[in-house]
Amino acid sequence: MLWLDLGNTRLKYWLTDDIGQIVDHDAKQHLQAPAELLMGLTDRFERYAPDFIGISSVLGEALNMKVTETLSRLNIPFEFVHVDAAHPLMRSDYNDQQLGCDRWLQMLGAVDKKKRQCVIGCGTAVTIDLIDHATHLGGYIFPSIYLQRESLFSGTKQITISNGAFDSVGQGMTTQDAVHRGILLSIVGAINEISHRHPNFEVIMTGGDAAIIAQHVNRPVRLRDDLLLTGLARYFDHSKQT
Ligand SMILES: Nc1ncnc2c1ncn2[C@@H]1O[C@H](COP(=O)(O)OP(=O)(O)O)[C@@H](O)[C@H]1O
Ligand SMILES: CC(C)(COP(=O)(O)O)[C@@H](O)C(=O)NCCC(=O)O
Ligand SMILES: [K+]
Repeated sequence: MLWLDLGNTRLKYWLTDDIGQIVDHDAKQHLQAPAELLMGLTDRFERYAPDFIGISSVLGEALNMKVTETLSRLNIPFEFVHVDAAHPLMRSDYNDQQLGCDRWLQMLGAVDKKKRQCVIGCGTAVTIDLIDHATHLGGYIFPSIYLQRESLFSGTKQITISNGAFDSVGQGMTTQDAVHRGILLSIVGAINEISHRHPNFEVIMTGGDAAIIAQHVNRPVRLRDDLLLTGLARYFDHSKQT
């Protein structure tokens, strides 16, 4: 099987064998041209001759159409995931016309009907979602640390582009430190507040920036980089059974 995750910044793919083991995997920036990036990867995909392609995309209709055109040339059946708020593994009260399918799949990959869980996706946006015994209670969306920095650069005169590190939440004594520490605190502080309000929820984090953020959270965090892939596999497993 070939699994694709088209996020706002990166395209991720996983090739798995008959028993679900990952045989190849990569993540690449697509620069809003995912179809062209996929075109360059087709040789690699054809070598493994997957019998099915399952796709999660949050890139919208126009880019999904281009991806469809590119994948059609491979002569391998493929399908985009559609959010199902009444899925047997997890029900959701969120507006299912709007819920991002990566967000939903990450939850589907994590959900455990015996637990209360807080699933945090750290990609182009940071999403924080609460699940109570397999019922999605809703959540929050924040701009990532990088998007927040870009908006400060573009909305102010005296804060100019710099490439400081997001490595502390202590107060800064220079513009560069104040910017990076303030931004990191906005996300870490929100996570700490949400987990304070929901003390018996297990905190699970995934996505490109999860490790940077998790270090400063004052609760035990489970880092899981396989959540979206697990969600994709669970989704298509169920859709085949019905
Ligand atoms: N402006 C930026 N500068 C540096 N890195 C960035 C920038 N924007 C995003 N990134 C990186 O891109 C990655 C996106 O994470 P990922 O989980 O793949 O997100 P998405 O699913 O939204 O594509 C993150 O690791 C983040 O550090
Ligand atoms: C919230 C997101 C931007 C996160 O995307 P990502 O950071 O993974 O690229 C995406 O899931 C999305 O576009 N969601 C639609 C809005 C919603 O979930 O309500
Ligand atoms: K994400």
